[in-house]
Amino acid sequence: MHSSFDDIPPFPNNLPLAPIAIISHAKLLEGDHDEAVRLLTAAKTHGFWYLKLQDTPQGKAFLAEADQLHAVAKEAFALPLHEKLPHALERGVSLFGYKPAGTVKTTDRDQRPDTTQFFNVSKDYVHDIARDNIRGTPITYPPEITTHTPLFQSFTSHGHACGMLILRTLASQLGLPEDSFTNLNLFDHPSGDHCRLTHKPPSPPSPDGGVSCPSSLGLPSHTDFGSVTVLFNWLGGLQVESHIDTTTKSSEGGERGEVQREWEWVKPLPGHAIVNLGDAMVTFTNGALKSAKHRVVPSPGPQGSVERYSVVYFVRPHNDVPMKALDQFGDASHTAGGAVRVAGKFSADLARTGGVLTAGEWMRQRGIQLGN
Ligand SMILES: O=C(O)CCC(=O)C(=O)O
Ligand SMILES: [Fe+2]
Repeated sequence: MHSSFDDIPPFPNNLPLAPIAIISHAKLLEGDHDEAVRLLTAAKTHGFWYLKLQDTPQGKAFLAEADQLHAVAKEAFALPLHEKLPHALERGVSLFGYKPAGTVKTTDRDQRPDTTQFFNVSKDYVHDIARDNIRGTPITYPPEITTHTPLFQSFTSHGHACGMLILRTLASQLGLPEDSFTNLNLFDHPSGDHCRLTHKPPSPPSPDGGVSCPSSLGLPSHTDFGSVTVLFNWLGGLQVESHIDTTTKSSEGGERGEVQREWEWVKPLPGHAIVNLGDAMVTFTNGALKSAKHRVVPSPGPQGSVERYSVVYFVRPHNDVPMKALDQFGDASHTAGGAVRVAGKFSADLARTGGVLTAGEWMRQRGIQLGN
């Protein structure tokens, strides 16, 4: 069968790759104990892993839908800007719709603006659960998106089911009732869940004659703010921040700790999705699980001359979930590394609301901060 991987230049073989695990969808579905242990380790360390989808019927269908959405993305982003802008999302009002390039908060040292456009296609919109944004304004998309509603329905159902399998497995491995996290991410409740289509233009040639210009940035470094992200991309460009703890004992017996941060490439693998956890899971587990920083840089080597698309499903807690640690993880406000460290980004609002935001408000505020 034809795949979007067939049409692109190869990923160079001399780049430092993130050493992330490959987790099998089939084994998770079977309840394989060793695979569940490996998943928990991945969720506590890198916060990123590959999910091998080609070994199950549901996984195969999900992969095929991602490929079809790759084609939909090509069509939708090819529209002239004046046909996309009427559907633009608005900071603080709407999470869903079109995001032009250059609006994401710059987080890197050299403050490079992003070159990536999005269409954020709401799960609630395609399933007719809610047709308005969190502030009551109607969500709209161009016909290049809406004519594919059955495809978006199927992709979002598979994306959510995949997220629920991961959340059930993680809850069991953490010794919690199996539905502890899935109950916070219910499919038929209004939420920030969406399918995101992204497009990044080819990178301009670099001054030394290579194809990728390092001064253009796809997406600045960020953490995702929901529960689980399931990502399909075909071209390289995604990098994850590694945390190599170089803590050494000094001769005086004390510890000289230093955490070195480096960017490692995540090479797209045919037949696999890339999965990561978002900040909501850090909050619910009071820091036990990890949401890793990542960014999109120019695609490497010959891939830099090609248009880059990705297709993403974001599982996010439904809107009325309180964003706080589960009881089993204790009071987040008194421990380092937990909810307040993440949520502390909105300390003024937290003080007003007694320290807990609903997921809907949390998503809205993160959207304001990040511009997406
Ligand atoms: O396009 C990619 O590979 C990553 C996209 C991403 O990180 C995001 O949309 O949050
Ligand atoms: Fe992301």
